[in-house]
Amino acid sequence: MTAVLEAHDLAAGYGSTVVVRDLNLTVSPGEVVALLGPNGAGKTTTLMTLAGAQAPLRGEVRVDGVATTAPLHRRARSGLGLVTETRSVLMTLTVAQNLAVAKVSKDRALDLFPELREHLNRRVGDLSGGQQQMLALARTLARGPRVLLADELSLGLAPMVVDRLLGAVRSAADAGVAVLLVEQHVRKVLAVADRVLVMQRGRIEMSGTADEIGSQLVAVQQRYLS
Ligand SMILES: Nc1ncnc2c1ncn2[C@@H]1O[C@H](COP(=O)(O)OP(=O)(O)OP(=O)(O)O)[C@@H](O)[C@H]1O
Repeated sequence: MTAVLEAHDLAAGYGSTVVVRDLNLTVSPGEVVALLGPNGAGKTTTLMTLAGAQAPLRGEVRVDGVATTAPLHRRARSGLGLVTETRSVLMTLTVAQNLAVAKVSKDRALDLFPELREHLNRRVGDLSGGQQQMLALARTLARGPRVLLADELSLGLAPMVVDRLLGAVRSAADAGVAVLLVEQHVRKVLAVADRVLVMQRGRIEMSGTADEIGSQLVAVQQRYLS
């Protein structure tokens, strides 16, 4: 299947500092690709460059096989969804107002996360971190993206909430979304991923199916993730 999103010999970083180099990856409809690596490996930089939030230093980002330099807001309009650890929801508005401002269908968002229904009229700042992140993910998925980039969306959340969020991500992929997921919860992410890329010091050092990586998890963790 043709990749929706592709990095081709990509280098990324800040000013003259190259943080990510020689990056080649593809994400196709229906698959969850997990990007793992220790702190500072370059995972967020990779995601932000793929999203168009920062320009590559070298190489190309391709969408549907065509190189793009479009900024994030234009990529978002053409089907790219981005969810980050910062839960970019509007804290002073209610859940319903957040959905309205984002112009997404309330019904669709509640189909994804029915547990938000009883909080529709509550101020988002008064919700738990997990509820806020469900809202952020509901809002993004309710737009019907073709690609979802998720950066540590479960950071600091309770295990049950993490399962819920990652389950929703898996369901989105099963419905055809191409997903690239950065996560710290290695075991949980292996349970929902199809393929895994392990990044260290800005390079992909290892890749395989989730089963392959899972079968040598202790060694992978010792070598790359500790
Ligand atoms: N705005 C910035 N300006 C300069 N350097 C940055 C900036 N953001 C990140 N870096 C550096 O780029 C490198 C990679 O950071 P990045 O956040 O991409 O890694 P990461 O794998 O996502 O790590 P973490 O899990 O800690 O978020 C780090 O050395 C970091 O200090």
